[in-house]
Amino acid sequence: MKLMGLMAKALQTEAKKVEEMMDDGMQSVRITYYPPCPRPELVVGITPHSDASGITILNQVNGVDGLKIVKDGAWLPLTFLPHALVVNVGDILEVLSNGLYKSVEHSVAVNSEKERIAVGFFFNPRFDAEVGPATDIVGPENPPKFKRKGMEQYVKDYFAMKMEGRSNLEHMKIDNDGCRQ
Ligand SMILES: O=C(O)CCC(=O)C(=O)O
Ligand SMILES: [Fe+2]
Repeated sequence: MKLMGLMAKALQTEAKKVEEMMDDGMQSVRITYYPPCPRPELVVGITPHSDASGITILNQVNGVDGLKIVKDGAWLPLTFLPHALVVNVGDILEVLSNGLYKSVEHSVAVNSEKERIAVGFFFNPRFDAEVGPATDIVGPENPPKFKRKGMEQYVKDYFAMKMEGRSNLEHMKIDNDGCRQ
């Protein structure tokens, strides 16, 4: 996966290793339909969450806004450029970069008049890869902030959890003693 490889390169970790880990990786698609509602404030839409993926590419098929992200601690509604794709940093990229990239918390509100359709493509490592901070960027100067686990276990744990804020990432965190928080 070229994009993940380039993002890894920016971290000065071995891009090739990251590309290999993503090669033949688990990819999934979620198509979400949001019917219009005259009282959007009463409708859940998609609850706040970060994506468990490495990266997510979002296509807002019919150009109806609704996506909000957390920026500097506050919710910020986004306006898409026509025909643009949105690329979200997911939890796995935050873990891999040992916290340098931040997975974005986001949610979606429904529109009062128009239906909204979005297609999300989630790009993940292969099942036999390990999810954890890149070994060549951690050390005494940069102690690992996240646990390591096999991708298969990561996926199982993720699906056993409620999609809520950044809870998946919190679950991966280690404190300074190396214990789970
Ligand atoms: O509808 C959207 O734009 C985003 C959907 C989303 O966050 C997801 O499927 O994880
Ligand atoms: Fe999402």
